[in-house]
Amino acid sequence: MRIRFTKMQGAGNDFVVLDETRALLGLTPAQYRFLADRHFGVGADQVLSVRPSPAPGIDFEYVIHNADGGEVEQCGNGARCFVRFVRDKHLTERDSVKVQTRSGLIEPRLTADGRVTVDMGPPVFDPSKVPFDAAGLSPQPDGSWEKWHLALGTSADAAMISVAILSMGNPHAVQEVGDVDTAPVGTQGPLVEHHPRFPNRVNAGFMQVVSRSRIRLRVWERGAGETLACGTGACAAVVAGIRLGRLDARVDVETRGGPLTIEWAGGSAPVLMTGPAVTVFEGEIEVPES
Ligand SMILES: N[C@@H](CCC[C@H](N)C(=O)O)C(=O)O
Repeated sequence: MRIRFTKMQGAGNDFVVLDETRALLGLTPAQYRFLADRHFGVGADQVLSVRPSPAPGIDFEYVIHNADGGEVEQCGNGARCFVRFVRDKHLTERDSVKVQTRSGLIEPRLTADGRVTVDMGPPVFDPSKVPFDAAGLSPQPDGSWEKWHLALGTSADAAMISVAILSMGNPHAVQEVGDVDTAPVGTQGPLVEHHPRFPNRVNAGFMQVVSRSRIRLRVWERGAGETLACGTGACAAVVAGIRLGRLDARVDVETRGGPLTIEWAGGSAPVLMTGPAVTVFEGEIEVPES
């Protein structure tokens, strides 16, 4: 099967974007993996499928697959690329669109300076909804909130980590580190991702608090490994930092792929994420049957 695609990036988190508004392509997990493969396919952290409205009052549906072929609930940097894509392709003439994702409605909006702001909805803290299996564990008070202590591995010398756990539609475990440049992202990231307390696996964030309005962040993403930026990871880290009492309501996030700005007023207020969304190139590729 030969398909057209658009390659996009938001703060270096890169995507293959597919227009399925007229017909679904019916790709298999192996075909998503092929498209995301940096050697044999196009190369991407996630594949984003743009689908028609599933219900009145909603403009589009947005389906996300990680590079490992698994479907996931949410993708923040992808949401910004999504609205840029539907505008550039004239699938809508609106600057603000309501988009159905697996984890609910989000609303990305093109701003006058060319960036995109996304209403990502409120964070979720109930462990069972992350989901995080907290049976038999007690959270440890930390600042104005709490963290969970987890052992990475089963050996006697297993590293203990202390994480804030929450969902931004997808699951996140956020650690505070002294310096993101030397944080053990590549070694601890996969162990956190596959920790048995997270039945659906988890995205592992490593946050360095620089000031009350600035953090540096690296994220080991579930199903993709370390990416240059993770939008929902940035939202999760800032929300965790605000709840712990370390951050103010508006925070600049420095990622390896560029800056994002996250705002959260607390409680059930939505998290707002602002950042870039860029088209890199377009093309066609023969996707093997599988
Ligand atoms: N890169 C994304 C998140 C993509 C999904 C994530 N890897 C997961 O499995 O939940 C973002 O910008 O939020």
